[in-house]
Amino acid sequence: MSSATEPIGRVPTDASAAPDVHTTAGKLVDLYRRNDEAVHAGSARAVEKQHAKGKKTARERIDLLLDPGSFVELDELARHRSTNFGQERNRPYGDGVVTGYGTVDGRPVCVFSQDVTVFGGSLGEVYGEKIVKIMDLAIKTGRPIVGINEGGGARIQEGVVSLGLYGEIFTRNVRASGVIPQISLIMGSNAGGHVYSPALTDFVVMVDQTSHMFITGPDVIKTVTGEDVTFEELGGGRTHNTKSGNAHYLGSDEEDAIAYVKELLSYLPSNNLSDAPTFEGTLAEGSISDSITDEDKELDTLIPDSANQPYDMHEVINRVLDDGDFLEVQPLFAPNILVGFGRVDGHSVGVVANQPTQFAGCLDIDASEKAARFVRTCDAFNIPVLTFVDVPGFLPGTDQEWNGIIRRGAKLIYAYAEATVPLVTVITRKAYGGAYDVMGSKHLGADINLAWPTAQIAVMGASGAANIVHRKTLAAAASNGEDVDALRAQLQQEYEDTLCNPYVAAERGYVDSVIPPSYTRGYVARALSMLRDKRETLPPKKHGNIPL
Ligand SMILES: CC(=O)SCCNC(=O)CCNC(=O)[C@H](O)C(C)(C)COP(=O)(O)OP(=O)(O)OC[C@H]1O[C@@H](n2cnc3c(N)ncnc32)[C@H](O)[C@@H]1OP(=O)(O)O
Repeated sequence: MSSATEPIGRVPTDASAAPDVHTTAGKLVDLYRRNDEAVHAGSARAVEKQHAKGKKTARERIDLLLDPGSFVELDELARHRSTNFGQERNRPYGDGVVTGYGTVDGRPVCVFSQDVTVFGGSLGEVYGEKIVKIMDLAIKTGRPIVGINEGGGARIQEGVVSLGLYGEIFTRNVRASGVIPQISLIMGSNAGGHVYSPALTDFVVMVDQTSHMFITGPDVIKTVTGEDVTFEELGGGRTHNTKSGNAHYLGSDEEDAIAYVKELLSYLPSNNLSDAPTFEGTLAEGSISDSITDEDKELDTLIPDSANQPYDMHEVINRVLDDGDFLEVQPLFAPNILVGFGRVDGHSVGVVANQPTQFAGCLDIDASEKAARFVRTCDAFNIPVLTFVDVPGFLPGTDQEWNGIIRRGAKLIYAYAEATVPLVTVITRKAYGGAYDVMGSKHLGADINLAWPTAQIAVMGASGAANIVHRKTLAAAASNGEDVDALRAQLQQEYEDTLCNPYVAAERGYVDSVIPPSYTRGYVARALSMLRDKRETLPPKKHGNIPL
């Protein structure tokens, strides 16, 4: 067992001459030399350049990720066999990628870390074969794989062989999808083929200012379209976290990005047949009311009297999750929906929640896709989904319609309806129209649906409904010179009292219980505990056909 940055043995300082490999001592020195060469494959100048840019080396990143001393390297003496363009004169050990296995918080993982100081981190045949080998091991042994990516795409000198190896990696990404967690750290510049493997993985973590992803760089873009764009604008960490949705977290630096990955792993099982790690329960013995804390009670006053006034859904999530720990995924993308991991009574859950402070928490294309992907990730890895609903509907507009809100919003319906993990839904306020159905409703297969007394479960809000249903009455009142505003208010009130509450849904069992907000943590914990043995299977089929 070793650290990735330290050679396994020490080359004697006086061993300047070639060791006599016919002796045991000489063979050992020869091994240490080779190993030392592998560990220092990149030149000192290249390493210095990397550090000067605020980046770490491939091996330093592994050391940050894995438990100290747990790393076991594979294929460190592999070398390329290319003879094109005089490449045979430069055959560094490792071929530009460090691969192996180790542990994170005592749990086994496989890892590869691309070394930009060797051939710009570009992927050649042997480099690709090393990644394929470690992926195969991860799949066979059912352990997560973390890929640390930095490089210039296909190694140009090796031609189609590099492209072939990319294809081999992509195929494994797809085959491993839903079997083992795959996490990509994007560090430094990643171009061409280097970005598609990460895109196929479950989570992509980038670093502010120092990491980039793009298919074609600014120069090519300038030539083809005439557009001027910087590296950072085009494919920087912030761009992919806020605009494209390709990334799931923006680390402030490499340490922060790696710390996020470690935390992410703590919520995930090692594979689809095992359970996520569990921690000590947080719920007191006795009845639900016995375990209500002062923090729980704060929920009873959270919802404003005015339906148009926002509140921060984090206030709810943080009070329901153990220790208020919520690891948000994609926090900077589609902030009108929140997704992330936490624990309830010691067990992992995935949280999906509308966020009333952003676009009133409405669903749009980005929010639908963000949540759909997350629900499917949870379902693949047997993590229950806890949904908090306060949704006024889908965002109207030509932009949304023409960009495919029908097809792309349908993904969220699909994700919930195909999920077989425990689904628990809490409606805190609005659950209007089609969005009611979409957000983890009973009708899509949720197991336990709870509502607060402030819930408004209806086709639409009172003002819209009164205007449509009573259009003629209001028009007649206006032409008779009556007080239309007062009449509208009265009709809205009537609508609200009749239909805009949780009790119509509760009468039909669409909502299992209407609960005081302060009881939420207890009810959710009991529901999830009851559902722990849930077994549900879908009809046999090759695979579904989710709208893409
Ligand atoms: C399927 C596919 O992947 S097709 C796409 C093929 N790849 C590309 O088109 C990207 C080519 N590379 C680049 O555009 C740039 O190197 C970037 C943007 C990735 C990084 O830029 P910089 O940080 O400025 O690094 P720089 O360009 O100096 O490259 C560093 C070294 O890596 C080498 N290198 C970079 N990319 C490659 C590559 N794809 N193949 C072989 N060598 C490469 C460079 O020649 C350079 O070598 P040197 O130090 O011996 O001169």
